[in-house]
Amino acid sequence: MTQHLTAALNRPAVEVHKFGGSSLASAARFQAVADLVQQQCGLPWVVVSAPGDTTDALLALLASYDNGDDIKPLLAQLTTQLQQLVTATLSAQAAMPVIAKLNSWLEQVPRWLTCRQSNEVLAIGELLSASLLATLLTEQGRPAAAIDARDFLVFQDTNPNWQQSSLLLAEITAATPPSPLIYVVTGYIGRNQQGASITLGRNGSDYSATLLAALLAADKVSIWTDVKAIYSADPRKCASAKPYSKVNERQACQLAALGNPVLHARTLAPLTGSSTSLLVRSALKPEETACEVVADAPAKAFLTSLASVRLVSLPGRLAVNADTLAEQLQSPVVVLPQQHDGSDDASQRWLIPSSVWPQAATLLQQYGCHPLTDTFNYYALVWLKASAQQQVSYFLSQLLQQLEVQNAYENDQLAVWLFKRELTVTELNKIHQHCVVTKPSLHLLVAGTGNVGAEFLQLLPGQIETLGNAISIQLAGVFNSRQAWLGEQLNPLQWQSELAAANSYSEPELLAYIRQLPGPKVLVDITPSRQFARQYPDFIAAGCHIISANKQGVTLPLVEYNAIRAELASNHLSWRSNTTVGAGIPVQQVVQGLLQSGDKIKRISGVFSGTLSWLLCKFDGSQPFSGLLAEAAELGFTEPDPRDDLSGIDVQRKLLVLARELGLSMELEQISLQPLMPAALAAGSWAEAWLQRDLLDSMLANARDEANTAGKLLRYAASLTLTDHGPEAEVKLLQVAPDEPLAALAPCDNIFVIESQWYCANPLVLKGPGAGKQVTAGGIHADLAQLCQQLILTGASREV
Ligand SMILES: NC(=O)C1=CN([C@@H]2O[C@H](COP(=O)(O)OP(=O)(O)OC[C@H]3O[C@@H](n4cnc5c(N)ncnc54)[C@H](O)[C@@H]3O)[C@@H](O)[C@H]2O)C=CC1
Ligand SMILES: N[C@@H](CC=O)C(=O)O
Repeated sequence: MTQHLTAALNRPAVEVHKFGGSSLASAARFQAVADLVQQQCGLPWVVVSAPGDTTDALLALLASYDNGDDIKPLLAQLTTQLQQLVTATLSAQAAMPVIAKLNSWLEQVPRWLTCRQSNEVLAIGELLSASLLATLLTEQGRPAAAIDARDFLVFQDTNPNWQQSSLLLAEITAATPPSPLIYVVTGYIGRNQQGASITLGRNGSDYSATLLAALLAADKVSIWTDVKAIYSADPRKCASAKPYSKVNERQACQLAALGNPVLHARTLAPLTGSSTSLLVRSALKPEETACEVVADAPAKAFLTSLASVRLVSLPGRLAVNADTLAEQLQSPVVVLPQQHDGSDDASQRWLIPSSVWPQAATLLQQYGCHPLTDTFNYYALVWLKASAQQQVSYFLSQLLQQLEVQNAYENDQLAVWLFKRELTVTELNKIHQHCVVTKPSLHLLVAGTGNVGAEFLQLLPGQIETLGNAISIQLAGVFNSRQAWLGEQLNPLQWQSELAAANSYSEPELLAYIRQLPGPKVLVDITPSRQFARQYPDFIAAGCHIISANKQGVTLPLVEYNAIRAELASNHLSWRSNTTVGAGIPVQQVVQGLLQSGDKIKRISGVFSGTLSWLLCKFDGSQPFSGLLAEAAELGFTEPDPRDDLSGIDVQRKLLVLARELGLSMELEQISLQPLMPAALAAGSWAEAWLQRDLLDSMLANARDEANTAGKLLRYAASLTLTDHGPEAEVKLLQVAPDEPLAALAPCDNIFVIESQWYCANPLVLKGPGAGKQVTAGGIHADLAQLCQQLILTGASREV
């Protein structure tokens, strides 16, 4: 006993590594697997599946033979394909013996088919993989031997004969030459007590690997596959599927029994009660951390589906159970939870894949059971719950009804829903959102794709990634005044081409679409449109938080502005508009911070127009003012209609935003305004006004000459002063001395001078670029990030 223990303690770690077909689909993949194997410590045992889709090709060959077709073309095609794989993987010399073996197996196919030895045919893929990988490793200086699992893996009925298999394996290892060898073992195949080849079912190589691990008392089995983890749902269909780093054994077994392709149904059985750990790892990204299947991991939520199943009703007492039938069919047999419909029904209901239904019916009859079957082929969706507390919510049941669920079965561990059609990716994602996603998520709708909107969308993928660990931001719509690209999980990288190809839309259509989106949603308004801002109440009623870069909404007449605020309050939604003043400069946040901290703001003044700041800083008389204006528009500094800047209205609006931020019930008209353009330019379109730019040029030239004569500089300034008689607000052109704070501005800078009870003798000053598409788009993202933070903290989005 002591000797045995010491031997066990001294032995190097024994690890089994299983590589599936996708990891062995090409010469490059074989090379990558050989590299991976060589990086493993000690002498790894390797179990291999057939290369790529070879098993499918062999199954097609069998089907073709059964149909009475000529198999020669298929066989010739497969022969060429596999020969090419060998020659692309190995040197010419090393390839020769492997090709010879391959040819000898393939030449026997017609005979095996005639003798109905289909498992001999199916074994060819794994035999080739083992031989090819062992030869490649040997060629690279790591001696390896291919082992045909049928030489040791013996089954009695459907169970492994442990004693015989163990003895045979010991004989093989004892017969190895003195030099250390890596063993490459065929997955998927074994033999029965009579010596005939058998196969272990789809993904059976996983099972081969754990059987081998049990025979070797291995420390670890790694299932190398094309995904890095066991996911909450199929990651190819559910963009928000979560990779789990630990999955408990019970759920892994349940998933496998449900036919989930990540693990073969019987994979875990050989490891039950052993200390061997089981890992799922990505052969494509080996640097990624593995997912471990452990006995005591907390349960997680999963969504898995079965396409085309029969619903079978059976008596309560049966001579066979579902597990036995599943083993015999090598297919999942799902026992449905009892429906609590008040009936005294003692029968049980099972789901059986339609593909094996004829065999299942025959077997059941042999057990004396004559089930009642629904003749429909259902699509089944199964939700494994993370806890008994997880129940089908009101919203989920609404969604299931919309999707015309036919039957629903639920208990504390799982829920199963039957549909008459396969669900689409979008529908699956919606259900996943309700069942699995615990990370908050937010549907994003972007209105306006001009200067700033395009920049916002350009920055969006980076932000989705940056915030992605804490919240899932899903782009659900991009629209402008002409077209709308709508849909869930839109790829922001494709917005330009998709929007260009999208249809026009009506407001009711847009609102109906938004209304049906689940969970929290945000509308980002990057339009300059007053008419659009007036629709905010409708968007809010459809469930949207609002982020505005558009100043129109925050400066609507008080009646409308207050109505929007009331609508937001009653829907528990928020409105952020930090970029409406100072673009990316966080002025409103600072003002709010001061107010919340108990300070009393007395005056806010400064230069609030980036466009006019840029123009007046640059205006040295070397070119007419209008020439500079054209340049500013080109740089994205101006409003879509530059008269919004020149008229001073843009600054007037900003001052109103700040006044309302301070809690003042002010209207735009209460702010006195001195425009920076002649009144004649106000009429007609901007194109028409542009024809009269001489008037603008001469007005600005005169103003500049006057300031020069006084030794001063021109600045377009705004101020809001809280006096004992009420607020006084004005926007006007100022002449400032070169040593005054407003003079020391870089072109485009804004400056906000905040005087308060605490910032009195020395005011608080915020300064920096106050216009431009990049800083504005960045500012909108800052608003979005803060909204996300709010959703994360309140867990609002989990309430769905
Ligand atoms: N450029 C800047 O530095 C700053 C701009 N802003 C604001 O950002 C907003 C956008 O400015 P730009 O991108 O320069 O404008 P833009 O004229 O380049 O683009 C406007 C976009 O809004 C769309 N649009 C107009 N009316 C619409 C409606 N009713 N429904 C849907 N879409 C509509 C247009 O189709 C276009 O895609 C403006 O409100 C502006 O005041 C705010 C802060 C700074
Ligand atoms: N035109 C505006 C842009 C930002 O609001 C400005 O110049 O400040």
